Amino acid sequence: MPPPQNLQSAELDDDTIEYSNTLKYLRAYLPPDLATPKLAIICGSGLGGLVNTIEQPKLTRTSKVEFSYSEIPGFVRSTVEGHAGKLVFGLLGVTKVPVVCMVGRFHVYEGHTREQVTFPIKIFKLLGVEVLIVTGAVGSLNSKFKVGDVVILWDHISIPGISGNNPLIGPNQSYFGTRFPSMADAYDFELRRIAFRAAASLNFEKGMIKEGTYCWVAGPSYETRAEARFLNFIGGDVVGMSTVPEVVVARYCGIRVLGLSIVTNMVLTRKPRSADPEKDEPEGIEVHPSHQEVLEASNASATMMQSLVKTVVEMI
Ligand SMILES: O=P(O)(O)O[C@H]1O[C@H](CO)[C@@H](O)[C@H]1O
Ligand code: HPA
Repeated sequence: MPPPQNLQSAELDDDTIEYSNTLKYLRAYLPPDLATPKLAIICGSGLGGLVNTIEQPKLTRTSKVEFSYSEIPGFVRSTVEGHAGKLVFGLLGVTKVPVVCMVGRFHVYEGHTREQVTFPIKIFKLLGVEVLIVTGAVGSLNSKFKVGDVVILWDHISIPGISGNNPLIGPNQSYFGTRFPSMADAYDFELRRIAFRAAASLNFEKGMIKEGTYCWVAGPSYETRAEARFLNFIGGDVVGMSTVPEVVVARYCGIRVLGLSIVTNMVLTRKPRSADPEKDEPEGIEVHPSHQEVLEASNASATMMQSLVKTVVEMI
């Protein structure tokens, strides 16, 4: 069954009944002008400040627009530093676009299932969201990229997905989409073009906006050098532990996607120093990623990401 045109007023069927408690809960509090957001933003590690771009309307005594994940039926907890764990509704930009913002996301390495990680995306679809802007912190496999660059995603490689952990595995929920959705155009061309225009209008330093392919790994350990070489060899420019499951489910649901990643660290692809005394190799520069470094780098780019996202939304 194709998704109904107006999901807001559509009756939930057997495939979607598990989402009804969440919808009822949110709608019980949301003021009418915010109850059908057209755009959703997911804030990645250290990028929670994106929520500050959202304007919140005056509320009545019985309404609210900010929900902790722990209170929302069906949502799991966010356990990672730099992921506050709240869902915020508001208006964005001069045109006052109604948006919903996930301040912090879920990852499979936290022990959440693929369904739990992507549950919010289906809620977004049922609320009426048409465009998803997904942000995140990434390590760069591409030597032409540098820390602080923004990567406009044009494709992805889903390592868990192609090895049996695609988030769409399970009975098809035909209310949302087709059994075999195409991912050939996962990252919307028009939205990518808008992101470039937005960056130009903000006079961002030329060269700090890149295009690239995101490699999704499950984490939580960072890559070995051999893994990093492999990911680069197969076409990956950046690597991260999120984004892709959300994108796959959003595309499945017919939501257009813009993916923006911040390069927070360079990933070492060079082979380790040989311990063979006969080779007597010199010690190279060693870099070891840490979540602290990731958070510091994304915090340093947070203001720039906020203006970029805000300008993109105004241009859509
Ligand atoms: O992708 P986000 O959630 O921004 O965070 C990235 O940073 C964390 C690792 O430092 C991982 O969660 C990785 O995916
Ligand atoms: N690897 C995987 N995920 C990441 C990295 C990384 O180097 N940096 C930020 N998220």
